[in-house]
Amino acid sequence: MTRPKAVIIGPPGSGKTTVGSRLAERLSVGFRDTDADVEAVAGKPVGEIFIDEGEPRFRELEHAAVRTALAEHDGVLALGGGAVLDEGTQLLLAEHTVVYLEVGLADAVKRVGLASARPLLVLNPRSQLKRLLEERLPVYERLGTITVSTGGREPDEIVDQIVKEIS
Ligand SMILES: Nc1ncnc2c1ncn2[C@@H]1O[C@H](COP(=O)(O)OP(=O)(O)O)[C@@H](O)[C@H]1O
Ligand SMILES: O=C(O)C1=C[C@@H](OP(=O)(O)O)[C@@H](O)[C@H](O)C1
Ligand SMILES: [Mg+2]
Repeated sequence: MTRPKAVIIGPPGSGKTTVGSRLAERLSVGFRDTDADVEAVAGKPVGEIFIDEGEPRFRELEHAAVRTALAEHDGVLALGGGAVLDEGTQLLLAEHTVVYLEVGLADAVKRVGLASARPLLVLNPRSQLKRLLEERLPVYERLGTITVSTGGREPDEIVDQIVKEIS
């Protein structure tokens, strides 16, 4: 059965896209990111989907993108930070190698920056991230089969640890 070598979850700014693509390079496999898949289906960036069609529609497209990618991608798959809130997605992830990238509030704020391309963080990134971390941490912790700290660590060092733990 085709399945991803690793599925990367974690909050915005934890480094899912960055670390996931480097991990794929290191393993010589393909990289896929469900945000990019959703953008390809919708024909517009995530920010515009939120504005034109609303968050519930984005979440529908995201769940479909996750389901498809889990079934057909055999490389590294990064999810969007909020994908794990969907109960159907939580059930699907139970069968996979799921890498949870941990990040603290201060690092996440620094990394997403002030001019965020992330629609949920446009108004007040720090307070939005704080709320989002409080709500989601238990879900990330429960779904991650491997948990990796990212604070004060370079992406390549994080990749080293993931490679060791999944092989
Ligand atoms: N370990 C790290 N240390 C410092 N900066 C990082 C780290 N991982 C990612 N970044 C930076 O943080 C920002 C967000 O990373 P990204 O991979 O888009 O996160 P996510 O996909 O989890 O939202 C990018 O500018 C990226 O270069
Ligand atoms: O946390 C979230 O709800 C979101 C995270 C984003 O992905 P990243 O976690 O890759 O930034 C993107 O899917 C969208 O802006 C919503
Ligand atoms: Mg990302």
